[in-house]
Amino acid sequence: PRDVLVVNPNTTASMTDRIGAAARAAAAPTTRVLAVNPSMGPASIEGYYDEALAVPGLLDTIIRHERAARDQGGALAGIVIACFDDVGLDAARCVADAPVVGICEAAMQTAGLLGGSMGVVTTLNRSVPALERLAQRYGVADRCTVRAAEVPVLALEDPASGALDRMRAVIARLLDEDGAECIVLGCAGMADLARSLRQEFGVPVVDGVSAAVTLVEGLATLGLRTSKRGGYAAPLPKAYTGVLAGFAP
Ligand SMILES: O=C(O)C[C@H]1NC(=O)NC1=O
Repeated sequence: PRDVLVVNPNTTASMTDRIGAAARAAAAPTTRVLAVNPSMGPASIEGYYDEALAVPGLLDTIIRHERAARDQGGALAGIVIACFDDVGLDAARCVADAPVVGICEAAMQTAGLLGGSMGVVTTLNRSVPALERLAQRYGVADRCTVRAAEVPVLALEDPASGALDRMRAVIARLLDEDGAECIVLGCAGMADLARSLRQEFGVPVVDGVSAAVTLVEGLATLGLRTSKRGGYAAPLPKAYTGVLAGFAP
């Protein structure tokens, strides 16, 4: 079997469990999904400040699990960053041996194969600019609309929160007003809603967790890993002080 590490960069274990279930539903039978989260960092990632403070815990989690795999004579086949802000994606690609896929990049590229335009439904309005920047980076900005349901990330943990109804209203707007031809779920915590929303709206609904697991399995199958020339070169030896002392390569 191949081991794929799926990291929820926030510290909410119940969300990690739901992300892991979605990842396992998408993974090949020969893939073992390890769904984990750091113990250090924000309980949820809602905007740029949380993004920054999630990165050290994310990187520490990746470093520890790759080291553990090596110590057991093996190696991770791939790593998924299960946060729709793709937090720490570039830094993770510098430090990881295994290929790293973020759920936003995976979802947007997958949606781009399915429709001329896509509509992203995310949680809070404060997260929208970050996702619009990612759409620019991933080359889909000219055919991507991002709208927020204005629900906190952790409201997705509570079926009674009304989050799903607010998401439904945003999806209807994305389809009817913005001309979206497919829908992207703009939060890892929405992963378990893809199937029901697909049936309800009759359009492709892309969950980034499933897309990222599938893509990273594909990289493993092709035997392809991150290029270590240039931007993703391994970190250079240097001092890291204070709470980051353990991050010295
Ligand atoms: O900002 C968001 O809604 C997305 C992002 N936040 C988080 O804690 N997990 C996520 O996928």
